[in-house]
Amino acid sequence: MNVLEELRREIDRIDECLLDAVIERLKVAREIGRVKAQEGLPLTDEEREKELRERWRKRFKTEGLDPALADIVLASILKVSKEVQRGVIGDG
Ligand SMILES: C=C(O[C@@H]1C=C(C(=O)O)C=C[C@H]1O)C(=O)O
Repeated sequence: MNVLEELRREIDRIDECLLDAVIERLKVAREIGRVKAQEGLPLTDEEREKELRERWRKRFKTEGLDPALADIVLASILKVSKEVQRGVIGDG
């Protein structure tokens, strides 16, 4: 196996972990959506999203990555998370 193939195998392995984590996260988000629906709470919590953004930015920075990239990844996750919650809570 050449170096490129080896590295791609590594990416495939990591993607499996990412998929597991993303799916698990979405299932928890859906549960949160159900709780919010029961309690009449809004779908979006700006304060919580800010906390997450700060944590992600800090972690990217620590790993020598541009913190602006953390915003891009997290924004996609939040978008999908809220889409899943919308299925159980409606708009908000
Ligand atoms: C899951 C929640 O709902 C929304 C989605 C979030 C997320 O996916 O992390 C965070 C805040 C909320 O805007 C929550 O309130 O915790």
